[in-house]
Amino acid sequence: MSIQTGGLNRISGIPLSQIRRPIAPVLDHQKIDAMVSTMKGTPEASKTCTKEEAAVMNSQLPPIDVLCVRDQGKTYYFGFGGCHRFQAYERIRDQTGEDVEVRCKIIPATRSQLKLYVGSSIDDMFN
Ligand SMILES: Nc1ncnc2c1ncn2[C@@H]1O[C@H](COP(=O)(O)OP(=O)(O)OP(=O)(O)O)[C@@H](O)[C@H]1O
Repeated sequence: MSIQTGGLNRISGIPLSQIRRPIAPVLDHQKIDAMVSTMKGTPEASKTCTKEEAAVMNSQLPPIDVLCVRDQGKTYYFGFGGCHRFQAYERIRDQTGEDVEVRCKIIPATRSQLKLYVGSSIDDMFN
């Protein structure tokens, strides 16, 4: 759990299409395969999770921390971690052809807090 997630944040389903991911991930494709299997109800072992642990997850992946920032009356969602879980959701989306709901832990944040992650790119974040 990060410093920001201790406390009052809530778990919600946010459509994958609404979550911005400004930082490009480095990926382990076997881990993503195992996560997709979990979501399809046929868990397999991965480096970060045994088959038994995945089965206990009951077809769900742990929620991904997502920053929620309000700007000029609109709500924006940003994911910085969870890169393998996002890829697993993308695979399901590509296989079904439909947007998918991502289990997220919503962390309310301000524009200046977002700037700590993206620096001078902050002005590009709300296009
Ligand atoms: N096959 C799986 N099925 C279910 N849960 C899994 C599976 N593999 C990993 N997990 C769980 O998913 C969570 C995130 O795993 P991990 O950190 O490896 O990936 P990530 O989504 O890239 O996240 P981050 O970028 O924050 O590291 C962990 O709680 C882990 O136990």
